[in-house]
Amino acid sequence: MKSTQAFKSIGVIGGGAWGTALASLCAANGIPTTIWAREEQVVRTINDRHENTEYLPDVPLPAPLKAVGSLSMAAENEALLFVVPAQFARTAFAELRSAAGDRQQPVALCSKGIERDTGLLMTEVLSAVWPEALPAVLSGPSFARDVAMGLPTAVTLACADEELGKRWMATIGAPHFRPYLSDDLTGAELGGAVKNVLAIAAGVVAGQGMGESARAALIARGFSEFQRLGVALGAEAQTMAGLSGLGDLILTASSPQSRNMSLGIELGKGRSLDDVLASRNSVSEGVATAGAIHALAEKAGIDAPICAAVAELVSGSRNVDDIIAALLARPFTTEA
Ligand SMILES: NC(=O)C1=CN([C@@H]2O[C@H](COP(=O)(O)OP(=O)(O)OC[C@H]3O[C@@H](n4cnc5c(N)ncnc54)[C@H](O)[C@@H]3O)[C@@H](O)[C@H]2O)C=CC1
Ligand SMILES: O=C(CO)COP(=O)(O)O
Repeated sequence: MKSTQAFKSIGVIGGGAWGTALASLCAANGIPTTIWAREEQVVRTINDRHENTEYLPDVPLPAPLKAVGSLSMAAENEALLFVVPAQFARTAFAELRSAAGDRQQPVALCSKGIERDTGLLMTEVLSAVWPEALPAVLSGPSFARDVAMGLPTAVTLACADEELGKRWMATIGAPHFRPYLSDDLTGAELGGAVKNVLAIAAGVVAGQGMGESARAALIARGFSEFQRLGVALGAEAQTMAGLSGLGDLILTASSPQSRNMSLGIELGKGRSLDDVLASRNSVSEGVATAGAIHALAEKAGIDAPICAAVAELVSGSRNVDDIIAALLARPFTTEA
């Protein structure tokens, strides 16, 4: 059987924790890899110390990994991993498109969020801004630090073109990083986006000291909401129950290592959102995605009370106590 070729070179667009972990995987696979980072300090420490001191400190990176401060320079590679937070994706796609010209460049979308102002998924923003790009979606339960430390992880790799999907698997796959192929891009990206919103809710439950039973109930009811919503928006139920859906929901709604869950914990303890956001440099995608997903659910006529509650909480329109009281006062109903 013919073995599929990895890409000859990779550009990673985004020098946060996840971009760095993915770049490390590609470089460790022997693929010439260049990562674009906005911050000069990130570029410098990756090149000089083989470490991203800002976003992934104390994790050694492969020496051949090269960092650049020019996005168009990173774009000059055969294929791109896109890891810029969702709210800044549109601007970055536009820059990439002008760098690519007419080239049909493979782009794997690895960010987990929905554009707040338009309600568009990352594949939809990409096709609006850069229609020539060939999209794939990489999503699943995978903390950047775990992946970069070589701990075992498995993710969904969704691509409409199976051959292209296999090239991505050959590029990033490793014994400790196992991609599973799918053709359901919508399902893979919706799972990754919605689980962040539910992880904030799980954090609030923890921060309020409501107990493990309450957190388990939230995950199960959240999953039911998640699946209804996903299917209504064009995802396959099987994808929502897979690595990029339930798998990532379990991870992020169970571990304070998740930035979304830890943000929810702080909100549950009574800290203000502004205060929590001001104290960290990392992104918590669920904050911006909550309102977008709530609007999409309303438009589709889907009952999504947990996402609605998180949207209210982060918009500041209701406080934690009122939101929890309202959720617990909902009428008893059937489970399905
Ligand atoms: N950290 C993780 O374990 C994982 C993260 N992801 C996703 O990857 C994406 C990136 O997250 P991380 O790498 O964790 O980021 P991070 O939280 O480590 O760092 C923040 C990133 O946002 C960038 N940023 C801030 N303001 C910006 C602007 N105005 N324009 C462009 N970029 C800006 C920073 O340069 C930095 O790269 C997110 O969508 C996240 O959900 C997905 C899987 C795992
Ligand atoms: O998506 C992630 C793990 O799969 C990371 O989650 P957080 O962004 O909440 O840290």
